[in-house]
Amino acid sequence: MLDYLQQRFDHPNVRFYQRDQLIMIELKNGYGQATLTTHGGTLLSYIPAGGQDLLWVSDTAIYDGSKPVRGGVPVCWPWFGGYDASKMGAHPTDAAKKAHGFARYELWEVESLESVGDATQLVLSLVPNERIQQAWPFDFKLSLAVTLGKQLRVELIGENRSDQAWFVTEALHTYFKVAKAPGMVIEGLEGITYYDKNQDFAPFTQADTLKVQAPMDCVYVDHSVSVVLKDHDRDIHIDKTNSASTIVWNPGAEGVKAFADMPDDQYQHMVCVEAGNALQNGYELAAGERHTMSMTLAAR
Ligand SMILES: O=P(O)(O)OC[C@H]1O[C@H](O)[C@H](O)[C@@H](O)[C@@H]1O
Repeated sequence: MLDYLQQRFDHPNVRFYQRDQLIMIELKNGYGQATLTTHGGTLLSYIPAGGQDLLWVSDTAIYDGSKPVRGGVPVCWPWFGGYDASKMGAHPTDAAKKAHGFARYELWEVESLESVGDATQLVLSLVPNERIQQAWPFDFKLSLAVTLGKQLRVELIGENRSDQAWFVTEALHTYFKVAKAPGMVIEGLEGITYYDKNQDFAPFTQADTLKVQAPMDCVYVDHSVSVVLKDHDRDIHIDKTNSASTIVWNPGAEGVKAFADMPDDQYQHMVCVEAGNALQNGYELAAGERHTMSMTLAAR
């Protein structure tokens, strides 16, 4: 496979290599470097030129393809969180209804690789296979377009190729690498309603500027604007389009123990701030329609 990809997608700014069982794709140009794997269509690293990685990946992440890599930007689609039969429709084999959908468990195809001006763009895509159809019988195409330019742009494009409408919730489940997560300020969520998963999704309003709690697991709804993570020596800007929810998650000192692929101390150095459409921000995608959600990352 590696030889095939290197020949088929020969590009001066791109290198394909293998890590354990996974195919890795490294984009590198004057703006920086980004690394993805076809496993789950997951972006694992983004290092702006002259800067540090914005993304956190666990030191004990698994690279054998048996589960998503813990870290980076897992793609949660076509459902975020638990499978909601009342919205998605009940189907036979529940075992297939894993949290956060099936996309992050599947092998994606390399669709295209090109220069866009002096930026470099990679498109990965996923279409149904037998395993997916057991979980979810609809025809679709899901694409992830990643453009390494002045900023890093990530677009998630869902296409309904079936003859009926279906309901989608989703997230770009980004793990940010930060100096110290507990107490770190995140600007841009002031006054927004959120549902606290750790309190049975009880609703609250973010009265003042958020200081990250460890643990926390909150879905901010009707929130379509940017946020800024005030990391120790940099500001991480997250701009987004077609995303009405922002999820903030940190497992905390106790919760982290439940994750075999996450060392106990590492909750201190990561926070997930996820651009998505969750809970009541989910939407119906009509037959033949497409929906594009995007996230743009920059460190200043
Ligand atoms: O362990 P995972 O399935 O990757 O989920 C990790 C976390 O993802 C999201 O942020 C959810 O809001 C959390 O409730 C969940 O624990």
